Amino acid sequence: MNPYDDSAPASTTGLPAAGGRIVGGVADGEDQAVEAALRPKDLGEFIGQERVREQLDLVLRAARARGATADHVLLSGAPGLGKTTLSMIIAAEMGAPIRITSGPAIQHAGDLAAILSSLTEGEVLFLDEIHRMSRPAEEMLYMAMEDFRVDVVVGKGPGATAIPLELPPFTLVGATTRAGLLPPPLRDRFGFTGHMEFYAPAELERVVHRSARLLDVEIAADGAAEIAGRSRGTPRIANRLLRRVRDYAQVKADGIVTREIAAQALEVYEVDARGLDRLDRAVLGALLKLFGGGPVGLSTLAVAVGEERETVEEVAEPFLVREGLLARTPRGRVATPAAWAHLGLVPPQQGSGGPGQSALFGG
Ligand SMILES: Nc1ncnc2c1ncn2[C@@H]1O[C@H](COP(=O)(O)OP(=O)(O)OP(=O)(O)O)[C@@H](O)[C@H]1O
Repeated sequence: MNPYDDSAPASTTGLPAAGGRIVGGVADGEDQAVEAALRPKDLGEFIGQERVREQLDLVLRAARARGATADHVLLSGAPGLGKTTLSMIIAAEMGAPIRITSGPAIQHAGDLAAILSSLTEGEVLFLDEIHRMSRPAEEMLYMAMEDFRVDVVVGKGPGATAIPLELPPFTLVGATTRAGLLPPPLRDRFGFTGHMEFYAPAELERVVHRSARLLDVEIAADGAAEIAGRSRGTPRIANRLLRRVRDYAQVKADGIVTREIAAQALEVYEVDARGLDRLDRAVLGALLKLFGGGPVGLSTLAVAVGEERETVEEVAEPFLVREGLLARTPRGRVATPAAWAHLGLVPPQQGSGGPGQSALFGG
């Protein structure tokens, strides 16, 4: 089976299309189906993110003690780090129902007014990708968050009138991959902002053990460590890799996930020991083998791997930069010594000519 085989369009080289990556942070159809079963249900069960957890615990306890609705909460961080999970935990801890929607689903202020006016007292409204809401909806949200009131405009042109509508107190939980994209007036209306960090390997090991227990998968400590090490700091990826390793263990072995089985399985899916997939390695390989480690322009690098500029820049590079394998410099992309070591290659001698002259290939 091709692990990248999904509805996303194939790239020209047959490299994985961005949408179908086994190491992608964004949820795919299968993730959505299983994630509900794997979500921690309360703060105690939520692994890692110590600081956010502790701060949130205080916010929620204090609100409960006052018998009040919790302050609005903004959660920022990469996809798959647990923002949706935390919003559900907030609702559960407050004993409140939750309504889930997203910025792109709210294109008109009227869409938002309809949701807000149907909330019950204390309800949690989870607004994913809040930075992608339309401007008029965003402006309506300011007043709703601050005064629990909206003005619904009826009619058009000079005859239009604004009818004020009282809302029950509610808690907005906004999630965004980039808090910096939010306009300051919106950001300022949140009482609490939690920044979700990538998870440490030891935390991901705990995520893998917990999910294995829930999925009834027998796993050795070193098997969980192997999966955690390849999960790019992201619980969603850890859970996805665990499912693929489980399949492999069932078909090729006795069903028990050991380090050896996990490593063999993830080799089949082309996820290496550090969590790089075929696209990442193609980019790194081209940078090292064709351009002597750079500097080389982004466009040139993209052509060399047969990918769109945006795919290289937005899909492959962030993780390579985070891992300290690639640097973006004003003169172009440059491989670090760790990149040479990771691909088992030897950097060319300084001043030896050859492929090291890649600065010529501007992009
Ligand atoms: N701290 C955690 N402990 C255990 N499991 C976690 C944790 N965080 C996330 N997960 C698991 O990872 C999966 C993805 O989490 P979630 O959907 O909350 O991520 P997200 O940040 O909301 O992603 P997106 O931005 O794509 O919506 C869930 O199935 C959840 O079980």
